[in-house]
Amino acid sequence: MTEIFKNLIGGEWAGGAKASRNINPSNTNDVVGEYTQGSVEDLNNAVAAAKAAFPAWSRTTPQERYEILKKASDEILARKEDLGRLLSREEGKTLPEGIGEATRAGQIFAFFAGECLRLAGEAIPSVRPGVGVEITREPVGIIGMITPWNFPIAIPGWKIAPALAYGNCVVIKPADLVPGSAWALVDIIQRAGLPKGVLNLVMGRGSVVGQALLEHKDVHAISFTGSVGTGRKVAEACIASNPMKKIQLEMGGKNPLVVLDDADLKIAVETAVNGAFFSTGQRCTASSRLIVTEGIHDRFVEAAIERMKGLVVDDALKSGTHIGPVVDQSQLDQNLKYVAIAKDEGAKLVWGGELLNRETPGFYMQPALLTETTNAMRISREEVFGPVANVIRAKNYDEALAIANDTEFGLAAGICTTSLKHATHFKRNSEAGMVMVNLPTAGVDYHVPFGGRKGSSYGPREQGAYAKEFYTTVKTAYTLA
Ligand SMILES: NC(=O)C1=CN([C@@H]2O[C@H](COP(=O)(O)OP(=O)(O)OC[C@H]3O[C@@H](n4cnc5c(N)ncnc54)[C@H](OP(=O)(O)O)[C@@H]3O)[C@@H](O)[C@H]2O)C=CC1
Ligand SMILES: O=C(O)CCC(=O)C(=O)O
Repeated sequence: MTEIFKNLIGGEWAGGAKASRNINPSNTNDVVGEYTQGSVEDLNNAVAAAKAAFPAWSRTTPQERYEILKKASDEILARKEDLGRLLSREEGKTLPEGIGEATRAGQIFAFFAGECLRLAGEAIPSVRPGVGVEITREPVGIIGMITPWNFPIAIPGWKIAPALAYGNCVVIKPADLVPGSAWALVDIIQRAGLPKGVLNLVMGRGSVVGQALLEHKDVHAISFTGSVGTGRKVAEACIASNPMKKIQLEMGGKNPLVVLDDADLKIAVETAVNGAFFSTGQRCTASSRLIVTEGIHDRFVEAAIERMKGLVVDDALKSGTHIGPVVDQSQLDQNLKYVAIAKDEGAKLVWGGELLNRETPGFYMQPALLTETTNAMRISREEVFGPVANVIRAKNYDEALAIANDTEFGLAAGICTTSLKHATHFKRNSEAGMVMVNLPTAGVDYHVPFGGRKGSSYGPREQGAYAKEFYTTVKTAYTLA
């Protein structure tokens, strides 16, 4: 009989009446496990447990919280190989990518263990004589988290770690498609010595468990990562609730990579191929729009195709695989649909875009490169979220920058150039939250702020010390001396 992985509610592993099968996208005959499908009642119990745990947890010392986060970090890092294998098996990114993501989760917990000890306030003189002013940060309360399938351990990690570090209690609903890595992470943190009820996991559907989390009156804040459409629903529900909830939304991207005539061709191709296709292009930071100036355009396209020919698309767990499968049938259908739409609009498919057969039944697709595209086409404006990139020709740097900024998104942007002048100008004038020079738009550091502008993000930044803007609330206290 397959093991059923249960929800964690009030420190107890509790099974719901229903479970769903977590399927390996590299081999759909392989069932990773059965995971409980939570109900609204489970969610309500989890929030009640978090509420009961909050008074004591919010008063723990920084040392107590440090020790739990550090212990969790140690176990994640010690088990990065098996956590990475689980991640690759359920989500489809390659094993080195899976191990890399598990390592990143461990490093995030180590960073926020340190942040427990670094939280500080300010004492400043009042404008009135004999009065002192103190500015301190307090935990927000109960944080609801809704996470997507594409970074199944890092995203839960970079939400849970700061929440706990700053004294909050948590109820997390991971993506229904890929709950295994979040389950393993929660298990590790709980065993690191967390008091019962501080961290609760309720797996299940967004429309059921997620919606109930958004509507629960005892939840103070929601941190969400996922699509723009769902993000908007999250925002509306949080503003409609009484009291209103604090929100942090990380959503889509249509990230440009500008390649200038003076770029080092080898660096530009490697940067583009990595940013566009690694992790099967399933990154909100993926370089899906390649904006290339005229003098290098044809050489760039030719070299990119040559590089793509060498990419091995296969089972995520096989050694030598560069690109794993797409996460599921519906994402695969979406990728193929966008390739067809682009061709209908006049784009030329110069490499890939077809389904691939491998030893095992899986969602394999050859990464696709489209040329002769304009920034007005749907392929340039809508997030595909797969191994699909299009090349847009630009006359010069000024036109390339204008195209890069002409999007409703603003998560990441990159430029490949050997010109300090253009690199500096791009860093200052790109309308994105994260800007890269001669580096892929995807694959960021874990200790600095992550987030975007325009339609990509809403609310305070995630990660690094800036995470405290969301996970703490500021208090100003006045004292007559
Ligand atoms: N920017 C980013 O980092 C990401 C962007 N995306 C984009 O989103 C698209 C779809 O991916 P998907 O994961 O389905 O994204 P969704 O936005 O649909 O899902 C993200 C999370 O929100 C939950 N959710 C869905 N509906 C609701 C609701 N009504 N109330 C509360 N929670 C809800 C989902 O639950 P459930 O598990 O039931 O689906 C999941 O946990 C991708 O193709 C891509 O374009 C996806 C992942 C990450
Ligand atoms: O590019 C990265 O390192 C992170 C990407 C990410 O968070 C996402 O795709 O959701």
